[in-house]
Amino acid sequence: MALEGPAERRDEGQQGGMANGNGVAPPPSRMAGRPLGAAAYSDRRLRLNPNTEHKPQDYTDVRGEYAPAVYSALERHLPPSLLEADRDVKLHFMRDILARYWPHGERNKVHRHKEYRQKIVHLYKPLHQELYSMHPSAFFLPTFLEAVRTNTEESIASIMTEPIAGVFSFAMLQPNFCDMLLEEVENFEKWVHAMKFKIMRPNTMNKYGAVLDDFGLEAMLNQFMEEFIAPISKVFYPEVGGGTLDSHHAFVVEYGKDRDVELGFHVDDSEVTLNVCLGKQFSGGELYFRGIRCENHVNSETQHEEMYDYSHVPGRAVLHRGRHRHGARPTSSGLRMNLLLWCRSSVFREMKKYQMGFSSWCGECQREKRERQIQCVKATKLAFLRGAGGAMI
Ligand SMILES: O=C(O)CCC(=O)C(=O)O
Ligand SMILES: [Fe+2]
Repeated sequence: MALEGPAERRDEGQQGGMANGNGVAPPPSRMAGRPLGAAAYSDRRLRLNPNTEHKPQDYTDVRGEYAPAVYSALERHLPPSLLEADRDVKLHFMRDILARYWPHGERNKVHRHKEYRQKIVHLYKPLHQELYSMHPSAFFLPTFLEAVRTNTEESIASIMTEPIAGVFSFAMLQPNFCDMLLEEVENFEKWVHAMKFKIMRPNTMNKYGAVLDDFGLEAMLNQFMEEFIAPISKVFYPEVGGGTLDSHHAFVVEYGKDRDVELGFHVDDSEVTLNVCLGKQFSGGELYFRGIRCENHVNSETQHEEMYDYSHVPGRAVLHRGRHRHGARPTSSGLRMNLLLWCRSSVFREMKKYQMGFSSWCGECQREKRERQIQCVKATKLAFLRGAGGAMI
């Protein structure tokens, strides 16, 4: 089937990657202007594992865009030859590294986004204060809570269906929680409108919807991910960092008349995506899946057995890898709002940079690998037969 390649869906306020455990030195241009002495440290590679015996110096007086704790943590990764150097030398060295991994333009963007959030959190009055901290029994259905709290592969699998490899579906949220979240989003949007604020949309492909992390729900949703999604993704998606999720991007999308209509074919900027329908009443809006692909194969053909369409049901969740190609069909009537939690693993992203060869989770890598094995067996057989034939002559 000929398909136009999926878009890489990204959120607007995202940050670039940072520490590089495999030791990339800061670029030479940034080494200029450092205090005398730093040049003497010829081995400028960071250590992959922190030196836990080393006691970092105190950086609490250091002002700037990084918290002092970042320097204390990074000091433990410094090359051994630098550990006992002057604090200023170390500080310059670490600043070079951080600047290398977080360029100026990116830093400005993050800074503006931080200001935007601070302004909102300062001025916005929540409608349902109870949403802003975690209340598991008010948020989740008892079946879901029980399965996650038991926290075994069997208990988690017992509440799931897996209609196609890698896509899991399960009843998750209390109807009252869905209603309150919808009302909170509506209240926030009304407030934004009244304040004449320019709202930041969830990402590059939506004109409607809101980022939940922007108006005070970040801490609750982080706990949501850590305590209720991580135990599941650790079981089902270990090979894409499901066991090391450490950040998220949470938002609500809105489809229907006077809203977004459909969502084009794409992959998410996440390792694992949780998508839960919050309501209200609608028809259409099915989620279509078209196979899991790595960066190299994102545009490759879909195999027949990779095609699957899912119909949203309020309160019910769908969990899939971010690299599982998908899109949403037009919502033909009513209003559909869904909660999306893009869960990310910085460890997986860092390790991926050094991965070579076939990905164990990419459908096309696996297809190519099988094809290669078949060719290899054929070639071996042929060589064997030729050898045997030759011996007979
Ligand atoms: O509308 C949907 O259910 C899909 C949403 C989605 O895939 C996304 O926001 O990344
Ligand atoms: Fe998506």
